[in-house]
Amino acid sequence: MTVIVVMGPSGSGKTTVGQMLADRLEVPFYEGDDFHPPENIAKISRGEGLSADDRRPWISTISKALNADAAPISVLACSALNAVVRDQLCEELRAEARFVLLDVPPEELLRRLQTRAAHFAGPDLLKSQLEALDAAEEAYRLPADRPADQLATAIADWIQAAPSS
Ligand SMILES: Nc1ncnc2c1ncn2[C@@H]1O[C@H](COP(=O)(O)OP(=O)(O)O)[C@@H](O)[C@H]1O
Ligand SMILES: O=C(O)[C@H](O)[C@@H](O)[C@H](O)[C@H](O)COP(=O)(O)O
Repeated sequence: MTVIVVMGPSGSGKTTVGQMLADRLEVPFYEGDDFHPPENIAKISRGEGLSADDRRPWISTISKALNADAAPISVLACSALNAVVRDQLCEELRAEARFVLLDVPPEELLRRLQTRAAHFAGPDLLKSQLEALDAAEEAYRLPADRPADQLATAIADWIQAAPSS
């Protein structure tokens, strides 16, 4: 089993591209933001970045939901900004996690967050998101300042070209 984790900072297109990819592959899509406890949503809504202690239970909830799903492939939209989060996903998921990082220049992220329709994460979160994002060397890094359908195609091609270990 494989979970394709579409990762990146707020505004990078995880939800948009992840949903498109899941539709294309005809596999389940999981939106990481749907699993936050209310206190995390309140914090993010205030423009405050989450701490490691805030993220741990959130990632556990996501992992449990995915582990209850027997689909051979699933797509998860989850920021997974640092190695602690990615390691927790790898440890807790029964499936193999394969990370793809949507790499978008900060000025484009800001533009998207300023124009995104109602969402609890706004542009004031961006600074802490960029500070939290690490090199994510294990991820497939996709330059993502281009149309979402092209990105979904690129990820589907990557999955097919490099099957799971
Ligand atoms: N490839 C893209 N090109 C232009 N705009 C995009 C692209 N992907 C997403 N968007 C837009 O940018 C905003 C943030 O996208 P979203 O999918 O919510 O990102 P994330 O889930 O990473 O926070 C949304 O308004 C969305 O419509
Ligand atoms: O889609 C988004 O706009 C982001 O993903 C946003 O909702 C937030 O960044 C995380 O869900 C919080 O978690 P992190 O602080 O770990 O990114």
